[in-house]
Amino acid sequence: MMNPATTITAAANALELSHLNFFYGKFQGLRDVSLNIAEHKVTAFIGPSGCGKSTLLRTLNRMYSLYPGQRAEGSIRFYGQEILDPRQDINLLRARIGMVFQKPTPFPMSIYDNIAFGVRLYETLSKGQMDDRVEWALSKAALWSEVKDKLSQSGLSLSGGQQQRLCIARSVAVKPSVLLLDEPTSALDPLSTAKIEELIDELKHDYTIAIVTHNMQQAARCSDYTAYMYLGEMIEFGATEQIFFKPERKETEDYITGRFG
Ligand SMILES: Nc1ncnc2c1ncn2[C@@H]1O[C@H](COP(=O)(O)OP(=O)(O)OP(=O)(O)O)[C@@H](O)[C@H]1O
Repeated sequence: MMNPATTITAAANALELSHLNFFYGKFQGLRDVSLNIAEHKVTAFIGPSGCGKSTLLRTLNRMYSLYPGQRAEGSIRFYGQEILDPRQDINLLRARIGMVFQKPTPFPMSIYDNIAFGVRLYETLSKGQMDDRVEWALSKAALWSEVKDKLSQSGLSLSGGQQQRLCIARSVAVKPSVLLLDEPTSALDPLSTAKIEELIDELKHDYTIAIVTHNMQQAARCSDYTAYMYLGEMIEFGATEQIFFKPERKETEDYITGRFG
């Protein structure tokens, strides 16, 4: 299949993927994917189950490096720096490119420590500075007013939607440049989902966001750019409006309109 047009004019690209292939042992999960992720925009990845959306997201912060037998080939440049370079400092990379998973995964510790834990790995702050950082991160994640009087309670005592915002706050707290969101609302009710979507809209002023979603309305509502993937290939990539209202490829149109399958 031909490679889609991948150059979208943006003020700057946070990430530039070029001829990216990914392998789970012998199985190829991504095939020759090239696209740019624009700075301070939301880029959504859509496509049927198993098409490689999560695989793609997991290559962007080398999450896969934790697993033997998984490898990527090609190039991913993060503000010009090659992420796939074996000399890349992985811990530093994960601080710069944070990730939030489908299921909320708070640490079994207090709300305060959920935020402070990650910060302590990278910075030495005084108690006052840490208090400020915790408040700042929880405010960014639109959670501060709900938890400010119970910071010493367990993160696990929060509702699912609050837990997911806590996880977003935890990522934001280390001041990353990119946030990767892997189906962040699929375990949440509609109200919590709406809150997270509002939050994504706010966060993109300060962060570059890549989101995997099964929910097409969500992609249409909250992203600036959308990539449609199928069987490990990038079928079409463009401005979200174009992908949803004027897709160039028939495969994209069939998926968007529900004729897929
Ligand atoms: N750990 C693994 N080992 C082997 N194959 C894997 C592994 N994880 C994923 N795959 C395969 O890679 C392909 C892409 O999977 P991936 O999870 O990226 O898809 P997805 O588009 O995110 O799917 P979903 O929407 O169902 O989450 C699938 O064929 C899947 O079976």
